[in-house]
Amino acid sequence: MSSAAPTATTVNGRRNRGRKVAVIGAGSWGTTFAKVLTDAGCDVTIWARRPELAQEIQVAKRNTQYLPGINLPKRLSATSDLATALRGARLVFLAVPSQTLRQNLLDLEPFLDRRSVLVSLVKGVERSTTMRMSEVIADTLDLPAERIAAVSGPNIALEIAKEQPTGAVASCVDLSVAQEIATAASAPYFRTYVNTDVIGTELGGVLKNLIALAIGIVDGVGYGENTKAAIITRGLAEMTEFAVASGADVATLSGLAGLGDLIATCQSPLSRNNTAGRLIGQGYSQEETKEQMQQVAEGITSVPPVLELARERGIVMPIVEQVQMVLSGTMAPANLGPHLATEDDVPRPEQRLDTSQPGRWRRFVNRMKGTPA
Ligand SMILES: NC(=O)C1=CN([C@@H]2O[C@H](COP(=O)(O)OP(=O)(O)OC[C@H]3O[C@@H](n4cnc5c(N)ncnc54)[C@H](O)[C@@H]3O)[C@@H](O)[C@H]2O)C=CC1
Ligand SMILES: O=C(CO)COP(=O)(O)O
Repeated sequence: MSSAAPTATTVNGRRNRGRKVAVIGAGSWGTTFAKVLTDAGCDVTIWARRPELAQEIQVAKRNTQYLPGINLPKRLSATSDLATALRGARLVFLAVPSQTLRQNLLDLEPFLDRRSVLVSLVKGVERSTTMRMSEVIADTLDLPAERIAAVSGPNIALEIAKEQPTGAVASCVDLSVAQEIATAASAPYFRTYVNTDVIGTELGGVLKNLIALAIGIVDGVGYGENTKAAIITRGLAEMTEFAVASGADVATLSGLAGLGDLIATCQSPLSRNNTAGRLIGQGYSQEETKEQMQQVAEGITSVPPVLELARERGIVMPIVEQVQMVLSGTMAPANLGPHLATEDDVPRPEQRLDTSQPGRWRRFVNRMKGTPA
């Protein structure tokens, strides 16, 4: 009798045999992503800043602070030594807070392989420079665009750590590099697609956090589903307009890294941005909220630089502006909503996409279908 046909998983496991990769940062996402890569067959070492956390992952195969109740794969290695983590790693996945990335890159630079590709898993903007993470990597390490990538999608860490299925997009200007990353990061419960739109992929992850803050705020106030649906829909329009003005492909914002992540983050009580918004909507100040949060809520830090860039690019972002006002205490949470209009406002068309170019729509549909790894 013939044996069962190979599954995508066994094929990937074979493709990834001997593929050495590093994950920098052992919070909830770094640890979860390290599990995905290990379950995909890669040889993974995760770097934790704190030796005691590295020790817990290495010995007990647990990360009790960030992923309570999750057993990590036996094959996953952990260290607090950067040189050990980076030795021989062609793919280096970065899962640290956006505001520390620059310093983390300077720390790891001496140990980086000359051929390594740096893959950002981070969903933030550097506040002092307004740079996206791929720009921070290029600026700090002076790498060509072919060695810089991003992975983003609807990826609530704890759900994935429990092996609940989902997907993401690996993005690099060099499609073959995006494919290499997607192969490394496709496990039985996690499928990674590819694109070459790094700007759109990164901005999807940054901007959905701001809309999730708005959703949390109105949830905290006690508003229901109509308000939230209107904010999500208009929020996607704001995200798309900003991203396209920044050089993104409109289709990326309708894919996993845009709409997909927006839905996950706005719906999930596990989302830290959603949770932070809810606390603010319930009347806690920004400082009190930050104190209560045990984990990174990137959206709070991203609001000012995104609004700065929006003004530079002539983009109006009413929902994000309102989030900023609520955060700074100049607007009551109950006043946040898509219903607000100023006296000089003229009614705006709801959708502005130009449907007069059929070729563009064919590309849009192809992108939506995606290119699985
Ligand atoms: N948790 C999630 O579901 C997802 C998170 N992300 C993104 O991943 C990035 C990392 O977030 P999480 O792992 O969720 O955060 P987290 O709050 O769970 O962990 C952050 C980690 O960074 C470490 N850290 C703090 N300061 C540091 C420094 N100076 N140098 C190095 N490490 C430092 C902390 O010790 C901790 O291990 C964020 O940009 C987040 O938006 C992306 C997708 C999913
Ligand atoms: O990026 C995420 C889901 O894709 C995680 O969102 P939070 O950072 O709000 O938890």
